[in-house]
Amino acid sequence: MFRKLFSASVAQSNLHHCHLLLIPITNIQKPFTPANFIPNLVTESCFVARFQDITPFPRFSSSYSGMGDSRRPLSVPIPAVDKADKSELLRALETSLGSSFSSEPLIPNPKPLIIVISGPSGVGKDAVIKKLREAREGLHFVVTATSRAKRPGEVDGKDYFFVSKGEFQSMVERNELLEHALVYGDYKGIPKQQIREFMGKGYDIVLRVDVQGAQTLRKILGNSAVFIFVVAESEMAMVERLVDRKTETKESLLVRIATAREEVKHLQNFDYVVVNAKGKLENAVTLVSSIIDAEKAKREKSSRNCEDNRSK
Ligand SMILES: Nc1ncnc2c1ncn2[C@@H]1O[C@H](COP(=O)(O)OP(=O)(O)OP(=O)(O)O)[C@@H](O)[C@H]1O
Repeated sequence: MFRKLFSASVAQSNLHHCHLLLIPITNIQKPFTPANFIPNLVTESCFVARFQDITPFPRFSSSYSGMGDSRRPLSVPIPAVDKADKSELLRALETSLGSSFSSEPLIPNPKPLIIVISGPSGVGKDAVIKKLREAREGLHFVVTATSRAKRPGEVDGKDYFFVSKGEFQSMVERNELLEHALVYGDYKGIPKQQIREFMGKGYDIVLRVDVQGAQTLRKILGNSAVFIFVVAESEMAMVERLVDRKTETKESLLVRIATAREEVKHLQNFDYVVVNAKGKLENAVTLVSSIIDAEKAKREKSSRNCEDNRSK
């Protein structure tokens, strides 16, 4: 496995700083990650960033080529900080430290994230996602294909791709779906093409799936995706929402409620739980948005994947 340090130490320097070490790892073989799912699109390699107590600096300007040891910094006077011209001070600091200051980003841009939003029927997944769509940019909400009938107000191609059972079967046969399942008598599936296309453009991806689908996606995506479980504050609140929605028959209500009782037992498979309490939809949306921000700032998830891969 190819590895290369993007950092070099300064010989004879007595400076010891906490410094960023970047290790690109290529030719990784693993079942599925956003990176290898989208070949040549997201990243060619995976960068592990961590702080280590090493000495700076990787680059040295050509002005040091005349030195006996080309890596040794010059000893130059540094002007007084309160009196010196800023650019003069910066130049003197660069010279003393042995390299110019780079304006390049210290770490690569975060890779696109896949966010899986799931939960029992009627907890408000669609309502949360609708608001999230309005609140955030840079997210692509994958439009699920479904064989179920359109509900009032739903728009084909925006809320779902409404297809016949026959059309759905054809999509399965053409291997166009990342995951699919029969949910309450209707098929639902996630088109792969949208994920490829929008991850390639740098978008974070939001997938909305039932709990059964989330379990399948966990097996496919592992820890490379963030799994959020949405719940109502109580079973009563969830049932009331389903009843008030007026989209279900009494038979369908019975199935959905019985299924929901089973589904809450699968909470441990998720990374986060968001309670969507009655009249507090905005709070739930804010929490989901904060989770996305935190996950994008936290790079251990992708680093951990890299570590996992390196050991394989
Ligand atoms: N915080 C909330 N307070 C009150 N009503 C809500 C709240 N969140 C959602 N609802 C309402 O509850 C009903 C169910 O919500 P929604 O359709 O989004 O659930 P869902 O989880 O997507 O359900 P399904 O999985 O069956 O499609 C809708 O009528 C919605 O407007």
